[in-house]
Amino acid sequence: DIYNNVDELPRNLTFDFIVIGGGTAGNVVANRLTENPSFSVLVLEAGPSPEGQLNHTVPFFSIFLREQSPLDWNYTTVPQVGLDGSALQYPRGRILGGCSSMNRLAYVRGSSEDYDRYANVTGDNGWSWNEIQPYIRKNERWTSPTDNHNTSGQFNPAVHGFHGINSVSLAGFPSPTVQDRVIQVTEELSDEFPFNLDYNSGFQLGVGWAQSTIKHGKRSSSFTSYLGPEFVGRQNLHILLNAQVTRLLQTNSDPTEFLTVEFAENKDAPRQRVTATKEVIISTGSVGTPTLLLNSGIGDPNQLSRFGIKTLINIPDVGKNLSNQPMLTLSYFVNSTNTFDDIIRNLTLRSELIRQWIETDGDGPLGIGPYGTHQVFTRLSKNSTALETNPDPAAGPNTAHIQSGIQNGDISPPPEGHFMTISLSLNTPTSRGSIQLNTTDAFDQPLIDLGLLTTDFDVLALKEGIGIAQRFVGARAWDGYVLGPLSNITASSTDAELEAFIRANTSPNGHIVSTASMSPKGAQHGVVDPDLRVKGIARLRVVDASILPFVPSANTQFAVYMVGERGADLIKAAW
Ligand SMILES: Cc1cc2nc3c(=O)[nH]c(=O)nc-3n(C[C@H](O)[C@H](O)[C@H](O)COP(=O)(O)OP(=O)(O)OC[C@H]3O[C@@H](n4cnc5c(N)ncnc54)[C@H](O)[C@@H]3O)c2cc1C
Repeated sequence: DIYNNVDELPRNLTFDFIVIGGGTAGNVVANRLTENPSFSVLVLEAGPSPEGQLNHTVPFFSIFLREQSPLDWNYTTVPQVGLDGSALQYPRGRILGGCSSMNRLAYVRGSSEDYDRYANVTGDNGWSWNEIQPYIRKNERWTSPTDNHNTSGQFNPAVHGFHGINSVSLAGFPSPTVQDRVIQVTEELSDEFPFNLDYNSGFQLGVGWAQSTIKHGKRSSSFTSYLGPEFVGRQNLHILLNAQVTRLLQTNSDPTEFLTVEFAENKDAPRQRVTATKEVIISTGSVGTPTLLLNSGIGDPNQLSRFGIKTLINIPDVGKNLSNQPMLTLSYFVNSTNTFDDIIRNLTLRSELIRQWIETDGDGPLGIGPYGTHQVFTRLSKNSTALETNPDPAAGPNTAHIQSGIQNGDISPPPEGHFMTISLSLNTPTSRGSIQLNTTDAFDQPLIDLGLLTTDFDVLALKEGIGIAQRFVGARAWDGYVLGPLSNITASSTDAELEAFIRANTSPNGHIVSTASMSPKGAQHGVVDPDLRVKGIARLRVVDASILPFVPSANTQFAVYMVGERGADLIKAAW
């Protein structure tokens, strides 16, 4: 059952497992644990349900989910020294499904080397690409695109799952002018931009057709899939909404047991308590997880003592090593009106398309994600200054440094003109940031320092990324279509101009990881062991994006679903 407030939660229930955070990973864990009818599970989620929220259902409207909203945590970062001191808005879903209910839907796994590196740095081969294959299949349900077009030559069925839970599909509303020209680029500039039938095969380099977590023109999230109608009625699954966990409490006198969870509906509401009999699983995401651990006295004594919090478990790395990918969007004027710019600018057109989307149950241009039709994965060139002067941070020689989404429009278009946009992400950043407490009130925001562009490598790599984008749009394939850049970046820009442009225009991806990182069992660094148990605490695990020691060369939802699936298996095996 789903309960909206604590008064609805039956008092006579006991719970084997408490999952804190009904987000991307949390709902996977809740679903998989309740497959066993003898396990009872309580999920505590700070936010409400996305049921009936159009912006959270219509894929194209994900572009509007960066705005402040009661369904968002509405974070603001600390001033970013690498971005000329700007403090940035940093959206995260405060809603059932978490960020999977509000992200941009791109389904990108990364390279096999990303996962083999997780195995190497944790000493647990279970995180390697080969070993996670069953979890890919359990998660993924490959789905036809909305328009049912012939998809042969657009993906490789051999590397996909067809019987999992979360839908993945190709874009169902084609934009042929752009698509055809992208394919021409792969032929014309095949050395740098070769066609890749499926960038989710483990070998990601090249240009491939975009895959998204969309089911028949609607968002597929951990809420719509793992808590779908066939699961949510399970007698042993209980989900309490509007319940923000404020801290974990030691159970009885055993200092290594934190089975009691304190929560409240809002800052002023009375604190409630509930105790698990087997385990507590923290799935509150890369910002929420370190915040909750620190508020519970689990962290760096130096930091905790500043707030008068007694250190119960000394784990210095809680909230440290934060990694996030910086992103730049480059827009180009195009000689066409067949772009999505007008959907954003013209309310009459938008209303007409909403009507079409409702009447056809998901058809039309609103049923695709804004990332459009193709993704491009590129390594920095062999004579790259960034690589000559720094160690290569990629997980291996087949892992992309730069990911470029080719969009048939600008998501914040100026009042006039039509555009093609390249959203350029540095997938292998070396800058690291942190999450720290700001006050002792769990309802106050923590200090979020994304550390963006604080290393030379990251700035040099983005400069070279701009070069990659310029070469892509410079192909003859775009003759007569791309008219020129919207920004003042041109082939003749100086290094100093490029750097100033980058620092003024970079924004963070939502792909924050590593704030409760995995490390080998017994290691002094890191926060959780490879079986996701918090170091030194027997019955407390973290299962979410925060445990990934490096960001994969990808958007992160796939990796998080995989962590949820494997995490649930590890818990089931233990009990
Ligand atoms: C704007 C945006 C766009 C993105 N686009 C993409 C994309 O296109 N493709 C992609 O692959 N990835 C994308 N991502 C990243 C991806 O969605 C996330 O990496 C992933 O969903 C994180 O999953 P999680 O389980 O770690 O955390 P979340 O999904 O954030 O789940 C955490 C849950 O815990 C709840 N919670 C937090 N604190 C508490 C507390 N104290 N008590 C109770 N509940 C709490 C939250 O409300 C939330 O529901 C995007 C992210 C954002 C923000």
